[in-house]
Amino acid sequence: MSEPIIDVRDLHVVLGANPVLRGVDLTVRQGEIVAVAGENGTGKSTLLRCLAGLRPPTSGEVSVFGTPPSDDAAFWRAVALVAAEPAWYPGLTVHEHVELIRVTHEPVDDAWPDVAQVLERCGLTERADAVPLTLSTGQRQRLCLASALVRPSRLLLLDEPEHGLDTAFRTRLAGILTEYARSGGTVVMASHDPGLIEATGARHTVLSSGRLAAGATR
Ligand SMILES: Nc1ncnc2c1ncn2[C@@H]1O[C@H](COP(=O)(O)OP(=O)(O)OP(=O)(O)O)[C@@H](O)[C@H]1O
Repeated sequence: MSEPIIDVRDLHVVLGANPVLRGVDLTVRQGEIVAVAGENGTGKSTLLRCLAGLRPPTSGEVSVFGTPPSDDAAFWRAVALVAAEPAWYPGLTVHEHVELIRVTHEPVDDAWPDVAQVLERCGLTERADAVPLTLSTGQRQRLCLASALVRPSRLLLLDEPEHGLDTAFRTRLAGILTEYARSGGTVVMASHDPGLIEATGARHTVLSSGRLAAGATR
């Protein structure tokens, strides 16, 4: 069996005086989609930040691609994170934001989707010439997703990717994620949407009392 993309052992994170993660174990292999559910404040974002190298463990081990995640350019070339909304550059349109990301990453091959195709997949064609701050909440979330999908990556870390999205686009997103995994990518997402989790065929886990357990299959 292949080496895991993500290997988390006995991860503890204390924030302030709050023991948020209390012995999380997680192994994720290439091509898997793993969904982390759980009530507000149980530590899903904290876990994703640990996987992204943005939050150091209090104790325990986190390995991504065989080494502790490091917040450097080489790591971020392989990892695309969709979490808190980024600061948009006010002078660039939707199309220009996505294009900027595409031109600064090496395209994998000629078959790699171009900016227009990614905007189409993310339902942003009609808003391509708008500036992000004039978009709706859901449209800005689509732009976050488009920015992650226009560039090559091996691992997608998504914190509540359903944020602001309508039902139809959540269904489309499930298809996008399934295709990403089928082509060899790996996805870990925190989500409050059982429909999205089910539609992606994700391995469903639940974070509760600082630990990760298998989620109920519906
Ligand atoms: N910098 C911090 N200092 C102290 N406590 C923090 C800090 N950041 C987060 N927390 C606490 O850690 C806990 C986990 O937060 P986290 O954002 O990881 O939860 P979550 O499961 O992603 O929640 P939600 O579903 O609401 O997004 C919460 O109780 C939160 O208040």
